[in-house]
Amino acid sequence: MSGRRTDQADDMILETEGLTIAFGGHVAVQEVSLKVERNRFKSIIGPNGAGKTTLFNLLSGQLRPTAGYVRFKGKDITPLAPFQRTRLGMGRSFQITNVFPNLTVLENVRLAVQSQQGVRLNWYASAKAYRRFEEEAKHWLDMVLLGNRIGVMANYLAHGEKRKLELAMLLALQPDLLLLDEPTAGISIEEVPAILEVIRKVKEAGNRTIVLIEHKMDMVLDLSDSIAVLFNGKLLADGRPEDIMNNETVQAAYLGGLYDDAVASAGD
Ligand SMILES: Nc1ncnc2c1ncn2[C@@H]1O[C@H](COP(=O)(O)OP(=O)(O)OP(=O)(O)O)[C@@H](O)[C@H]1O
Repeated sequence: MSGRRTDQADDMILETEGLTIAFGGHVAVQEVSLKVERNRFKSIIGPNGAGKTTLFNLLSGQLRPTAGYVRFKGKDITPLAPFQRTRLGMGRSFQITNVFPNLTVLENVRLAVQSQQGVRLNWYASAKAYRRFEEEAKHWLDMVLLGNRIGVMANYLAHGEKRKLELAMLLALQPDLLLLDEPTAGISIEEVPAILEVIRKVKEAGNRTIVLIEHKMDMVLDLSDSIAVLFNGKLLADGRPEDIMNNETVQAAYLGGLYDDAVASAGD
């Protein structure tokens, strides 16, 4: 025996308990209790309107829950603002891209590097420090396969390239937990493999926890250690990909009655 005690609670970087939010009379996320293991890859799937993005907003602090709590690295972060969660090591991407359009690719990431190191844009910063920030920015750009586009104005990038740039900026902040909301949303089919490759590289580096919202099931099955299924705001199932695929309730939700019933009742 190694003598090393593996405390299960320590292995959970993120936990929610009874997480609930209602918008008026509509409960968008209902009593969701979820655990995310450190340095593992979890996907969240579910039909349109199931509550996936709302759940992310609760995790990252854009929304406050009506009930329940969120724990990150063992600490109750439910009352914390998004920027406080970022400081604790949580990074979030959005469905829409968020880059500075009139700066070059390299400048966008350099600013993220400086921000991570607590250094403001400063014209008097030493050339040496600048080079160091740029070298680090290039490292993240190589990781997202944009190393050949560093001098291009972000505005001129294709949509898929902007998503990769956004990912590089997120990585430059060195979060322990990455929340990726549909990184392939709005990108062309030809660009999907590159995004998948980037995410796989981040996963294979092995030192980050990733939670992914994604509709592309082949991508989800390819990457995930576990999959959580949301349906009508509730957690329908959470488990290994093969178990989720064979789960009859999940199959029914996607393929049959549950989904049709929900769509019908949404129109009431
Ligand atoms: N700010 C809000 N005010 C009112 N209702 C909202 C708000 N945000 C989300 N909703 C509702 O909550 C439900 C869940 O929406 P959410 O965007 O989380 O679903 P989703 O699973 O991410 O869907 P998609 O896959 O289409 O992105 C929907 O019925 C949506 O209309």
